[in-house]
Amino acid sequence: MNKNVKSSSRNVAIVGPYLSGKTTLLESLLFVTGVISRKGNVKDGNTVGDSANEARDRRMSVEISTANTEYENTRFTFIDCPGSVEFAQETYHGLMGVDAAIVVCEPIKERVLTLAPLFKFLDDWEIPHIVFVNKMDRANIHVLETLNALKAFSSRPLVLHQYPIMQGEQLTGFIDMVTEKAYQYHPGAPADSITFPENLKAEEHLARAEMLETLANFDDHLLEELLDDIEPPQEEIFKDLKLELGADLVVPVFFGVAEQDFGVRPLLEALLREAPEPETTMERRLGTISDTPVAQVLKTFYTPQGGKLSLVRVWQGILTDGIVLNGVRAGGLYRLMGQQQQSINQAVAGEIVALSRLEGIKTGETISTNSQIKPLPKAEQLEPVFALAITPEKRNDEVKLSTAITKLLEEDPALAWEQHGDTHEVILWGQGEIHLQVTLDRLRRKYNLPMSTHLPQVPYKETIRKPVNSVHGRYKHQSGGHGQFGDVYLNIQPLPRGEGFNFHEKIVGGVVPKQYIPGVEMGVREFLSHGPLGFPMVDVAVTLTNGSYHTVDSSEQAFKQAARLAMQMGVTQAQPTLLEPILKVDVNTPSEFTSKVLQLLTGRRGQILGYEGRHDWQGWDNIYAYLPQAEMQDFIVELRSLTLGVGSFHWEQDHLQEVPEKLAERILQHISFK
Ligand SMILES: Nc1nc2c(ncn2[C@@H]2O[C@H](COP(=O)(O)OP(=O)(O)OP(=O)(O)O)[C@@H](O)[C@H]2O)c(=O)[nH]1
Repeated sequence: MNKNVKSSSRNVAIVGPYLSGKTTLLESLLFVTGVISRKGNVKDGNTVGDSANEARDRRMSVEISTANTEYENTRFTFIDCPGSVEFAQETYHGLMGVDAAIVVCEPIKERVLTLAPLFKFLDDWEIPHIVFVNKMDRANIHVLETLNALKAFSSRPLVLHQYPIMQGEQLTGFIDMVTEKAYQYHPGAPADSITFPENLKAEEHLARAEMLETLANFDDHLLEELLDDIEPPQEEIFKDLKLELGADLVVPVFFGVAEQDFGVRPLLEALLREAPEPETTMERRLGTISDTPVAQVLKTFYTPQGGKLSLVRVWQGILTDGIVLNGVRAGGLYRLMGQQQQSINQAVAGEIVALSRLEGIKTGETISTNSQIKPLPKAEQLEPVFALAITPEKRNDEVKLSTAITKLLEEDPALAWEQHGDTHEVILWGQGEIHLQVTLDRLRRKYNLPMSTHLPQVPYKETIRKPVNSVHGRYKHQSGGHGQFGDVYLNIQPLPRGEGFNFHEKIVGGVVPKQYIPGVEMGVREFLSHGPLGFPMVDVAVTLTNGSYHTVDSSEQAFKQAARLAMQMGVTQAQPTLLEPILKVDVNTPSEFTSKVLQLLTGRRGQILGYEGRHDWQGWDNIYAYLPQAEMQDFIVELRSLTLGVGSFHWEQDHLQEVPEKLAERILQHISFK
């Protein structure tokens, strides 16, 4: 065993759908292990997790938070992850650093689908995980129904590790499926051993046989025993559970009531006994291990005082106070407990700790003392799907804004921003309405930057439908001194979509001298930047065919004016028309919602290009379509509400398309009205 590895530790992420009880479970785990003496609760806003103001206000997790505790001489580091899909990026980055995850869910059949994207992520990354069915104080479905509902969304087999003992809808105890011992829960105290409930014998027996058969699929020795009707020794079953969980081959299932601490001690026992040690994960991720310090950033925070903190998983070697990683000297080394920091001198491989002042180092990055080290894979970057245009409430704050946004983006890689080239708006992009509201709260609270928001303008363009030739533009100005004279004839022609703009000249005999031609092009370009409907013009070809000049009064400036005049006249005759940006979207949805999503798309003027079942995700479809950007604004909101929150989409700019006439009229009226 490597002496630099903290083997008596477990790093566990607490994940699961929105409001399933993750923060409450963390609070209970900390209480049961004695690290906190009084339990907080989410309603009162005094839990260790969700400590940021933005989380307390909304009674939901909006970023990951970390807590440490000890149980049976083993250090447990828990990462409480947000459940809302709008904060999924946080969860994905956090999951990169753990050895196992607890998937917290509710015993509600209709909500089980919301676990599907998480199960897919865990399965794709082969992260060992167990399921904790929480809120078993209001379980109105049978345990096997819950289990079957869960099975439909997991590509790994689920095995019952416990059989719950219920009194009506309330969990009162459990049978351990390995030892077949029964226990009764008591509020505020560990569970008591009780006699095996006779009425559950038959059900438990069947469920146990199923568990053993599942384990035997990965263990020939166990399979032989089962075939020969030999009762396998308990140590062998525990060993299989550990091996098969550690290799992400099976998913053990537990039950509990986090609010009453029911099921929390057995969960800890199981993590202690069966969750993989840090070394197991390190070997799986890195292959060979050396002493060179290597860590990966799971999260970046800026403290209220403005200091940068990077939460890292140490994968190899020892991190010490002041260590230089990727060329940057760390300021200090800490263990985190919610928002509290405890200073430490060193952290060994297998620990999750925070380093301060790692300037320039981003979430997901691999950091090391050796610059040649191969970067560890990092969680995929989610594309932003929802946008708001923002303006500082106080004019002078514009300069401060870009510094603050840069920091926010470091803390939250699921955000993006741009200053739009056409509309000049500052646009904040994120994963949904709540995500952006949380970001705006942070701007206001942390950076004292209150913002006003509006829906981003659609970057319409204009073009022409019809060619017009020999449009005459003459600029003649006499005001004392020497005058201004420019005189041009232009051909203005539409180009195919996507061709942009081109300018040619066919001047014969120097009727427009060479030195004035750039002025003509400049005049044309200036005019096109703001067409007659008020938007930039594209897909237009302009040719200078003829003109005349004056030896004294002509200048580049005068030819520019002449070209503008010609364009003004010509474009009005060329049937100017409005173009809108069209996106190519790829919508990802459970197949049961495909027809609804198709309707949603066509109802938003979408053009369906096709759809197909996903080969990498059974029961899910990809729908491909063209969607006008004007219809994308709250598309994600509607898509999520149609699909229990699990639908998502990728998009890219594809082409410009003429806006249907009636709609164009409405848009133009609206714009001139504004
Ligand atoms: N009845 C019941 N309610 C519970 C239980 N555990 C948590 N809750 C309640 O469920 C709600 C959500 O709990 P949280 O712990 O905030 O859930 P969460 O999963 O951390 O929420 P997000 O991280 O925002 O997704 C709160 O009102 C809790 O009091 C439980 O075992 N039984």
